Amino acid sequence: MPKILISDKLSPTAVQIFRDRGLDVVYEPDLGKDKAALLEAIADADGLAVRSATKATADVIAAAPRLKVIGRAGIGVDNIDLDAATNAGVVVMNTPFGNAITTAEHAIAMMFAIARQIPQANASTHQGKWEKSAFMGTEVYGKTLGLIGCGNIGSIVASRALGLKMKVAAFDPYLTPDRAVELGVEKVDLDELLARADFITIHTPLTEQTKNILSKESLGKTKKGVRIINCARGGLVDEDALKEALDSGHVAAAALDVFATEPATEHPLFGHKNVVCTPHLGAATTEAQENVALQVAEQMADYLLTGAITNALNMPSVTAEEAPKLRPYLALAEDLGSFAGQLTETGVKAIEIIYAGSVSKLNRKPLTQAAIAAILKPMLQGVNIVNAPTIASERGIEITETVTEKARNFNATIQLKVTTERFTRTVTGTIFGGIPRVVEIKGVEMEATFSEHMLYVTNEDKPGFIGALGSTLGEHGINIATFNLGRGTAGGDAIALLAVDSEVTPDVLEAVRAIKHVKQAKALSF
Ligand SMILES: NC(=O)c1ccc[n+]([C@@H]2O[C@H](COP(=O)([O-])OP(=O)(O)OC[C@H]3O[C@@H](n4cnc5c(N)ncnc54)[C@H](O)[C@@H]3O)[C@@H](O)[C@H]2O)c1
Ligand SMILES: O=C(O)[C@H](O)COP(=O)(O)O
Repeated sequence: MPKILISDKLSPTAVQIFRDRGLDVVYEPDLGKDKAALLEAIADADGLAVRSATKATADVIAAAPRLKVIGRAGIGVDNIDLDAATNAGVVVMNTPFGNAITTAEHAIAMMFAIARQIPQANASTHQGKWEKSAFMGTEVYGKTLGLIGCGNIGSIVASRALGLKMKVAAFDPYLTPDRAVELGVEKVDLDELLARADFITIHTPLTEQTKNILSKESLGKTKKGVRIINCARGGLVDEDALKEALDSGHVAAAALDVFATEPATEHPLFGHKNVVCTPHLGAATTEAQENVALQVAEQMADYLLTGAITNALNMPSVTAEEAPKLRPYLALAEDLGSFAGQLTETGVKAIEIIYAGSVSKLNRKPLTQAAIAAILKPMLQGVNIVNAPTIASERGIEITETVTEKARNFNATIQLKVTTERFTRTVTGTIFGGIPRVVEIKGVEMEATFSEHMLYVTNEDKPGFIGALGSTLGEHGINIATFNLGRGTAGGDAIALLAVDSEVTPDVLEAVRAIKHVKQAKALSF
């Protein structure tokens, strides 16, 4: 039974869902803060469910040889080493919508907090002061909200701000003009946003491009008296530059939910009279935490139990409906790829995957990835279904998919055409009776299933060969399970593909290669 490790604080709903779906669950809400304990606990986990406290770094992933999926109950995956996970064949999924409304509401709450100095006025009133004239605020009505990043959260913030009768100017290079019109926001460039906004709120991920997007220079382009809100990620605002701008009075106020270093227990902005801080509470509502816990548990259980993939950052999606239809073809793509890969002895230059018949209408991306991974596996260490496209592209291997609606002689076939430095080889397979079968090799028709131990022989089609091969194997104590033959033309090139009951060792291969008319002999394993 697959085992799930939950290493951050998640709603009990997640634990219940995992259990209801028949998975083993270990719930250790504080484990993410204890690296040594995490490294130990993850050793036999198939799935890791986290929020942002657990750092799923390369060494954590390497300590989990069985790990297949990391589920982030939330949006940001900056605490997960995506490359390390991909290289280890671990699917990383998040819950992109589960806490978006909640986080957008927090940004709006923070905007009001700094517009009306509510936290400061609250503290003063609790102290028994009645400082009615100390907290003069500003209306948001009619003001311009500058939105940096207009994705899931940014667009919800925009709709709430429009409801408050603010004007919204959005900077997001990936926001299409049509979407901007649909949202009722004005698409602007960053400089225009900086120059016009009364409030600026950031809703981008932290990337090389967005790091310090509010830098000393860009803060210098803002209006005097601007108010800044960051409920996205620490590092988007240059904290030193922000302090300087607050101290000079150029920035009137700032509201920060996120910090460059978290947990932030000490910070130069703490105690600043115009700064409002919350401890990364953007997603902290009962509703959002229920949503993300439920979604992540269902997604992870679906993947481990059915192969369905939702909201993955490093794998194409596979719906619950598609997963059972794809399963036999995934096995076929892997078997054909493994067959082609084991026969390949020189560098692969190109791989074409030809889908014919009913399989051409399925979700082909995972099939292609499975085939590429299986082809490259004998040559490249560490390749897997998740990282196969990246590795192929790094090696300059050209990948193409061809689709034809009709498959000759069969309901559906997958053909792999592998071009190496020396030649192009094809192998075709189909599913019959639910089992993957090879039906063509190098243009020669045949019909064989895949077995743990196989022997592949190419030979001249001459009398006596079959008997000699059977005798040679018998002399070496190798029992033949199935014997499949195919040939191009009578007397021409022929192929024998045998399933045998034990491993074909190098001495057996040597004896087979010595048989008259044999051109090539290879031991294969599946
Ligand atoms: N404070 C919290 O607790 C909390 C909760 C949820 C999400 N978040 C964070 O909020 C942020 C936004 O989340 P989301 O779900 O809206 O993400 P999203 O992917 O839906 O939207 C991000 C938007 O940023 C835009 N973008 C990317 N690069 C940009 C650039 N260089 N300049 C301008 N725009 C750019 C993208 O085009 C996209 O539209 C993320 O950083 C996420 O981690 C924080
Ligand atoms: O990216 C997110 O979803 C938020 O930052 C929430 O993070 P949390 O789950 O640690 O509260």
